[in-house]
Amino acid sequence: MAYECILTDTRGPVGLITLNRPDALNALNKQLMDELTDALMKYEADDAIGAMVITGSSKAFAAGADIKEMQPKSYMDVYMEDFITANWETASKVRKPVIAAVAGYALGGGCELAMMCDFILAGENAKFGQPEINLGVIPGAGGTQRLTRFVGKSKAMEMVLTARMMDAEEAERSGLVSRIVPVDDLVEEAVSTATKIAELSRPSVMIAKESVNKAYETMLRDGIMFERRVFHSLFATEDQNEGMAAFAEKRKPAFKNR
Ligand SMILES: CCCCCCCCCCCCC[C@H](O)CC(=O)SCCNC(=O)CCNC(=O)[C@H](O)C(C)(C)COP(=O)(O)OP(=O)(O)OC[C@H]1O[C@@H](n2cnc3c(N)ncnc32)[C@H](O)[C@@H]1OP(=O)(O)O
Repeated sequence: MAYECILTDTRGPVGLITLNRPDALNALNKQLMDELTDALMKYEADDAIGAMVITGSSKAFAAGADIKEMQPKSYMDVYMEDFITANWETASKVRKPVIAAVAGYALGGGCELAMMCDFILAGENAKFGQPEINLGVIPGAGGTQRLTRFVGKSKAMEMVLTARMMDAEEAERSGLVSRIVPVDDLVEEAVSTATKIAELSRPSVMIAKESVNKAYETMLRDGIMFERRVFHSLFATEDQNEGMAAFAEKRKPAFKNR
């Protein structure tokens, strides 16, 4: 698939995807979402890739779904097309870690896409928001659900009801982002972090991602039991034995991803 709305680049074991519609602040139109889904699934299937980074070109991560593309749509259009779900169902099958490197605007679907990633590194100039209320709609790709779980009801409710943005400092303070990085270093820091993850044992990385995500889907007792069982399961891997032997022998582990 030739890409027109994204750029892709392989940096060692990391797949780097750049949302690239700078004239529209990387607004997420159908073509971009189809291309992004295709690129994620290709990196997911590529054994040489252990982690991915999504970032945006120019002065935004993504300023939301493409309003001009959505404007003419009717209820039956979005319902029959299953707008958003079709893309998201595919993308949510990605089991390798995906880091969002956010500089500039991450609004609406842009914030929702960043929150779908496993964690967010924010440039100092990042601005997050769910301004859909200004358009007579509400967030439609998880914004009311993930934002509330990530930053708490009061802040999420205010942002969704008033379209207020939150800057990088507030986003870090609220737990929306993992940490703030100088904007000029953001992509390289994200690729470096993804490289560290990609060099670890892949079964443990993928199971760790699954286990952390389970925390949002289960009661504490069930989540702890899930974590216990998958912790036990890793003792069936050669990598567990290699990882612990390497520590004892004071050397770097040579993981075999099995
Ligand atoms: C993993 C693979 C699949 C994943 C699928 C899931 C991903 C989610 C995708 C779908 C989500 C749908 C549900 C979602 O909740 C709905 C929305 O996102 S609605 C949109 C929400 N966003 C906004 O309301 C922000 C709109 N933009 C602005 O408010 C301003 O542009 C700004 C960001 C404050 C910046 O202002 P300025 O600096 O003044 O810049 P301009 O306004 O002049 O913009 C420059 C240029 O860009 C165009 N543009 C900006 N935002 C959008 C947009 N969202 N859609 C379309 N075009 C946009 C703007 O029109 C200008 O263009 P020009 O007029 O110069 O041609």
